[in-house]
Amino acid sequence: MGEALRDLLVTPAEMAAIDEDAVHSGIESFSLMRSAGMAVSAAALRLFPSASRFVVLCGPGNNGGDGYVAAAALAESGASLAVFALGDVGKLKGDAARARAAYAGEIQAIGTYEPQAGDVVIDALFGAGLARDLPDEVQEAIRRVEDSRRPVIAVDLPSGIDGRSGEIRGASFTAAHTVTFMAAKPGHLLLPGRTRCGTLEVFDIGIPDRVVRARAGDLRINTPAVWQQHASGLDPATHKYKRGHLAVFSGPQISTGAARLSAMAGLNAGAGLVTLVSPPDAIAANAAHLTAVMLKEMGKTGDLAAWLKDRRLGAFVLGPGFGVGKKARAFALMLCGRALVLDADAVTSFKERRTDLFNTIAMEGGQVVMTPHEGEFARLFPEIAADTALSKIEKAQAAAKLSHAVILYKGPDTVVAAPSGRTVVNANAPPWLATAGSGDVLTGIIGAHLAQGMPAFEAAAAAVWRHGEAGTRAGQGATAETLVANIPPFDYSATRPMGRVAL
Ligand SMILES: NC(=O)C1=CN([C@@H]2O[C@H](COP(=O)(O)OP(=O)(O)OC[C@H]3O[C@@H](n4cnc5c(N)ncnc54)[C@H](OP(=O)(O)O)[C@@H]3O)[C@@H](O)[C@H]2O)[C@@H](O)CC1
Ligand SMILES: Nc1ncnc2c1ncn2[C@@H]1O[C@H](COP(=O)(O)OP(=O)(O)O)[C@@H](O)[C@H]1O
Ligand SMILES: [K+]
Repeated sequence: MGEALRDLLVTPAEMAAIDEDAVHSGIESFSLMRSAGMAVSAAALRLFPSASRFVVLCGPGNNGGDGYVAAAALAESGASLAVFALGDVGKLKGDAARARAAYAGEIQAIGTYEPQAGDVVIDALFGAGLARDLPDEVQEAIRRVEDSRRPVIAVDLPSGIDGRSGEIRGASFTAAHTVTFMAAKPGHLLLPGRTRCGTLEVFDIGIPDRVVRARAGDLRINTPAVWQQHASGLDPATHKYKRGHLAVFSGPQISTGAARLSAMAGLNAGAGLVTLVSPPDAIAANAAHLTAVMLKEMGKTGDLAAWLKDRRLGAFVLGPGFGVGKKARAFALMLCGRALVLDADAVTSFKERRTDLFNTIAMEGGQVVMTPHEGEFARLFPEIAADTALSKIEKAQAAAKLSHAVILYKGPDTVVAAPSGRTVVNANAPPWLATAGSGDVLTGIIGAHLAQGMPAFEAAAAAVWRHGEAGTRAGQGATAETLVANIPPFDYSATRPMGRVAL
């Protein structure tokens, strides 16, 4: 994809392999630990210059090793310092033992640490190697620190956060700042991990780009770099059909608002024209509310078949407020060969009949995006949702493979996964996007992108990002209507720096 290292997401297993490759390529492993520990001590001094005391909590592995390097550097800077270790420091191995040996000060047992006013805690207990729930002794130490509200700087990850899934293994610190190395990990972006990291600093400890890229999979942070090259610039000689014709299907008379929100969002997001397709009983309600969006009456599936002969219809949105049942299934199956967003009721309608949908998508080969929130995901993919061994990323990937569609798994940490395995995790969405109708707006934006010819994965990822930006622009009191009005223009020539992500 040619994007910057800062856009990659690397799993702990991949990071361990990267570390090994770096050493095989001739880099001294201790030099990596030294860089990591020095970055931590620099962050501590930069962020908390008036700390009365730095307290470094060191674990039994290399995360602890980074802690000893940081402790030695802090001692050298003249800062007041205390070091507490988990377990027998005599049993440390390799680089961690070497780092510990280079720290000349006293080391106390972690169980004896009582937080004091003015302490700044450096959490170097566990990082990427966390393999099971934290021992009780560590959970108790975490509770004491959390109760004291002393600020915490986490080394690599707040201890207790699973770097692969973002899950909490028994307990975890809540850091003010996390320093990680070379690339962010899924646990930094997925919930609940993300809420425990504070600001995230991705520090380059000197592993060459090519070594990192060679092991990194298809996982990225959702930034414009992922989809920018597919975003259509406006050709001065364009006309409205070239900008794409989006069709949005309305529900019956008493539930028309959701589809109108999608339609308005589609228009504001750049579709050249948008048609709201309405059942006869809802025509009057829809007509009373629409101006730029066009209206078309349609009752039966036969009418849809005839209309679909118009190849200028670029993309379709089916689901918001549409109603669950046979009609939704029939319409969806007729549209699987086109560019299509299936949301809300259209997803739920296939709860007992998903094989029909998945087979038709595979056979017709359209550009299909499904946008389930957690509840809808569990309806369509119950066995995947119930598998507690899988992270949200892995769940979205499994669902995409099974359904042959791009899966946009919504939430504070929205994941977009393609059947090929390509996946992004989103990080720009403010919490006030959780407002009624917000998902309908997102669906409309995806529809606009599809209508303009973007491939399904890029259309979905770009829409999640623009939706997040719209939320930020609309501000804390955002409603679905103000989100529509705040969809930013599709011009991302200048991408935002992501080296330090404010989470
Ligand atoms: N990647 C890189 O390029 C670089 C990485 N660096 C640093 O290395 C860190 C990763 O180091 P790591 O692999 O030694 O893992 P780490 O997190 O210290 O813990 C593992 C130790 O804890 C143990 N253990 C595990 N879970 C446990 C539990 N619940 N309760 C109790 N024990 C448990 C486990 O032993 P086990 O009992 O499982 O055999 C093992 O002894 C990484 O986060 C970064 O800070 C830097 O130095 C620079 C280069
Ligand atoms: N806490 C949150 N932070 C950021 N975005 C969120 C949060 N909660 C929900 N969202 C986003 O808000 C939208 C809500 O959509 P959805 O659940 O379909 O609700 P609705 O059907 O009411 O529109 C989704 O895009 C989702 O990702
Ligand atoms: K840590």
